[in-house]
Amino acid sequence: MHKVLCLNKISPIGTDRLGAEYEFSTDMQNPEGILVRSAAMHDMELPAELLAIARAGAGVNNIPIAKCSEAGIVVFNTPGANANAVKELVLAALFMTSRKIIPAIEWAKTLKGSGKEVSKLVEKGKSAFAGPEILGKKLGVIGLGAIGVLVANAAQTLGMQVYGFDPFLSVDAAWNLSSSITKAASIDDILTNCDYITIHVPLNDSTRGLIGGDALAKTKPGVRLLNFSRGELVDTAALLPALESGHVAAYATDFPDDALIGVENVLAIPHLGASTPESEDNCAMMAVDQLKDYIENGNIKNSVNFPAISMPRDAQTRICIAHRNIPNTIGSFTALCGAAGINIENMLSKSRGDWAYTILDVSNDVTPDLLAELEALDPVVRARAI
Ligand SMILES: NC(=O)C1=CN([C@@H]2O[C@H](COP(=O)(O)OP(=O)(O)OC[C@H]3O[C@@H](n4cnc5c(N)ncnc54)[C@H](O)[C@@H]3O)[C@@H](O)[C@H]2O)C=CC1
Ligand SMILES: O=C(O)C(=O)COP(=O)(O)O
Repeated sequence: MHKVLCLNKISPIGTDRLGAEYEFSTDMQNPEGILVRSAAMHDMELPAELLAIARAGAGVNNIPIAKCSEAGIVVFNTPGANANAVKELVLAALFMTSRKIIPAIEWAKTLKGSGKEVSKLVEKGKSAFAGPEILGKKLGVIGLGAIGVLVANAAQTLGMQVYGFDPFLSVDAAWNLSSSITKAASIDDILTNCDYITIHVPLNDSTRGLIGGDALAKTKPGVRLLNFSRGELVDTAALLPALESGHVAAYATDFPDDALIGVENVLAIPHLGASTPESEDNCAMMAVDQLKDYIENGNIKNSVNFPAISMPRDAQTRICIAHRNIPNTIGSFTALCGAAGINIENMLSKSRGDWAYTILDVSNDVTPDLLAELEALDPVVRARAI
């Protein structure tokens, strides 16, 4: 029986796929797998038996990736599985930051009880809530991954002039991006030219504070800023005076902090980007399938710390080794197997940056002694037989 711990509410459409061979709970000791959404894991002790963490979603800043790699724990996410949900909320935010829809609705509520006067009061008061159209305006999209590409293409079909910036644009993203999107040469191109700016990059050490005082100073007066990625990408302390002076006309964020809540022209959304049944189902199915394939077969798809690797199984036993990407490591695996009288039928090894992963399909049973010898090799962080 495999054990999977669930740290957030994950769609049963996904968890039902675990099947009868899995014990699944929100509270258990020594799990082999963890399913998670946004729960903060940085302070969590990683169980010794833990093989993998599957993030049902995109962002993995809540997971201690480096610590997981050192422990040979494979971390998965579900690229693109919730991108459409975020795109739709970003489009809603484009309209809501333009047309003052939320304050206008709030004001309309205050007219309750005015009887026959309501329509007169509506016509008298509505001018306070006028706001511009998005048609023809310039939208800058920072980060053209799964979400950024969908937002850019959709905004372009709504008549916006769209500029995109992504120094690491993937080939897939380039294929999916409408040819009408203008390629920005630098982030400054976006900051200085655009009426609306939307951020779709992961939060990491190089993107934290991406939009700070210097960046805001370069933006056009009246710019509208949208952040559906992570709160810490924007420096709140620098943003607040820019909002107060009106230099930033509106800020829509899915990640409000205490200082932003209640501030005029801030649209504070409680992290709803991926909260649609469709996205929750997609993410859960992908996360569970990837986790199962890793636990049962040692195959890796959509990991953020180890390479993609997959091999059909046709031998008695599979040895899976997570290790550092160092020369001559594979030679020591085959030497140890040879010395133990193990016949390797098939093998595959892949690397990704500092880390690598090797699958050895062998025609014998594998003893705990051999696994211990493999694990004792300096570059190896985890060896197991399935
Ligand atoms: N509000 C919500 O509920 C959700 C928020 N997110 C957030 O959105 C982020 C993006 O999600 P996806 O588009 O699915 O991820 P993705 O990995 O497909 O795209 C991220 C893109 O950002 C680019 N990038 C990285 N650093 C950059 C930089 N300094 N400047 C410009 N581009 C840069 C990458 O090259 C990549 O193309 C996630 O990391 C997550 O933090 C994701 C899903 C739901
Ligand atoms: O996928 C992401 O990065 C998200 O931010 C979605 O988070 P959630 O799964 O809704 O807690």
